Amino acid sequence: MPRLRLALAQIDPTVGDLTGNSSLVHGWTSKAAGAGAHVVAFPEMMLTGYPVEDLVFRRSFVAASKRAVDELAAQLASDGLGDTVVIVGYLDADEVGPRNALAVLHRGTQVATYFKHHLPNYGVFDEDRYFEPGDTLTVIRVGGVDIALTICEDLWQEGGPFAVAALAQVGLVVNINGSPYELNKDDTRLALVARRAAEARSTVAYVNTVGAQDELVFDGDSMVVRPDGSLIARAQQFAEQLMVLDLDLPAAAPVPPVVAGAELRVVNVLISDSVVDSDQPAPAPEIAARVTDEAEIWQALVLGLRDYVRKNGFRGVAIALSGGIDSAVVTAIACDALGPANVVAVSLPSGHSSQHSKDDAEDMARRTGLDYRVEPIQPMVDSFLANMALSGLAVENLQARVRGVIMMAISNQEGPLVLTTGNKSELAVGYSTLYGDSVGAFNPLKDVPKTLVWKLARWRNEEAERRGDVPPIPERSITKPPSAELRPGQLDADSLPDYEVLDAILAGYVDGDLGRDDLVAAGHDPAVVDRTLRMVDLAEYKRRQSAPGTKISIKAFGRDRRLPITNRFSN
Ligand SMILES: Nc1ncnc2c1ncn2[C@@H]1O[C@H](COP(=O)(O)OP(=O)(O)OC[C@H]2O[C@@H]([n+]3cccc(C(=O)O)c3)[C@H](O)[C@@H]2O)[C@@H](O)[C@H]1O
Ligand SMILES: Nc1ncnc2c1ncn2[C@@H]1O[C@H](COP(=O)(O)OP(=O)(O)OP(=O)(O)O)[C@@H](O)[C@H]1O
Ligand SMILES: NC(=O)CC[C@H](N)C(=O)O
Repeated sequence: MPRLRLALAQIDPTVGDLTGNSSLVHGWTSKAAGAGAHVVAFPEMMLTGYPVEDLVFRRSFVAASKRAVDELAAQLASDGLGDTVVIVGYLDADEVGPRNALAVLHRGTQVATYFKHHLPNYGVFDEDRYFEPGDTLTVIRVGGVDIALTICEDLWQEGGPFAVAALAQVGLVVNINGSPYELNKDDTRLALVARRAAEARSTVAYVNTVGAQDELVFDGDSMVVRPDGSLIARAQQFAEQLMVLDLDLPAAAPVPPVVAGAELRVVNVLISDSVVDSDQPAPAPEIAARVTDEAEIWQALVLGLRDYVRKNGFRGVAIALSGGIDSAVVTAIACDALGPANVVAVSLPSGHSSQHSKDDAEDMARRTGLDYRVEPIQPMVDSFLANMALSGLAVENLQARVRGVIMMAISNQEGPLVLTTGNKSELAVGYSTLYGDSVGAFNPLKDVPKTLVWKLARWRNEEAERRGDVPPIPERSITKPPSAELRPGQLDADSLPDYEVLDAILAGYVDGDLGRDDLVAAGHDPAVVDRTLRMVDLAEYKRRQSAPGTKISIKAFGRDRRLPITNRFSN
């Protein structure tokens, strides 16, 4: 049985940075070659980053992507890395149209190509808008083993390339991915890889991107699964990693079997019938342990923020820190993502701010060591009111807007990106001030319901205690009743249902697309359902103007849920 040393490079590309991404592939190929790997596989659209959206329509971008493949192949060979077979995702186009493509590089040239067959067109994906599907399955022979090549969504469909791979009697299927994180998706993925391994009657090697691109965060979770469903290696989530392992795989027949009448035509490419074995065996493959839901989500939010800030050329962020739970959790995420020295937190007290709010903001600053300031807003609010006759809601919102102006002034003056703090529950019902507390470049809590905000706060503090660190979030910020403090004695509970009740209704209406009658049938109070649904529908205009934020759920506001603003239909 031939033994192949396979490397899976779970790494973090940047969309549009063809030069930077090529040099990442070069660097990690060099590590893989150093570890004696015969084959190294990189994620989907590695050279362009993923998803590239309408960049696909620019001919200059497609041409640059194709050029990057050729230049990378040549560079690898001239640097003595040409013998390592490199499998890498890129953007291609032929006479049929743009392709989500995979290149195989060997000894200075692109020796094989595969075009993604199944194009996802649901949720955040729009691949029917961008790509033409491939209709052939590429099988490369390396070291006497036949390896079928597939791309991401190909794994999610039955009866496609994996079924054809079984007919082609391959020993291994490599699947390269740009598969975004969602809570619990890792469980789905493992089951799916096992199903496809059974369908292909072959070992499956799954390599995923890690890192964030705008609202998507990719968790990695690369793995190798045997045809009987047994997991033999699994990378950790949310970290770059080169997984190298020795695989004993069935030898290919001297002549590839003829596959007729299948969904895809099989194209066989011979690269090598034997390979040079390394003197040293590869280290035993590791199966990274799974973490709790809270730990997983926290890592997703930290990486989502860090990559957004870093990839957009910023060093730090500024946060309006109220002493309440939302801004406290955003601040803790920012400190973990960027280090407290790169986090400016500003307490912006008004005449309605309670002493405990001011104290809790200061306490959080002390606990974390971030850059803390106090900017009282009352003089600015008063001078506005001295020049304009405002009352009621207009005055309440004016305070939030003065805070927004101050935060943007700090950003303009000193450079940090402003983070906004509205959680998913508030965004759902429009409980925020437009151009006020909703001001900002990025919102780490955009897809985090309020009840989960509290859970994450508790988890983060407990985690600090487990590590012997100071818990970053003041206990009182977690336990006190939420209040916008825009008028005396104001509580969220005056305007909104209890958050436990609200989040349960929102999970059904937003995440589950249930209608009013389904929600009432599920046991919710009809009057509360009606009020909540009305608030959600009316707030579409606010969401359409809201900052981007990391997706962690099956249905995040934004691309996952596209609704008209002008809309007279209600359930
Ligand atoms: N369909 C539509 N398309 C486009 N724009 C539309 C619109 N409908 C209203 N608008 C515009 O939106 C305005 C109303 O929105 P907005 O000005 O935000 O005001 P609004 O939503 O009426 O009030 C903000 C609410 O958020 C609460 N809140 C909760 C939590 C935190 C904070 C905080 O600030 O810290 C605030 C606050 O207590 C208040 O109840 C209208 O005056 C109109 O200009
Ligand atoms: N006194 C304040 N100083 C600084 N920022 C403030 C102040 N009051 C409100 N903000 C900003 O406005 C945001 C919205 O207020 P909101 O009350 O919804 O959130 P919170 O205070 O963080 O949490 P909670 O809703 O649980 O009280 C805050 O997260 C914060 O960024
Ligand atoms: N890039 C893709 O094809 C992703 C689609 C796939 N269903 C996933 O989320 O993993």
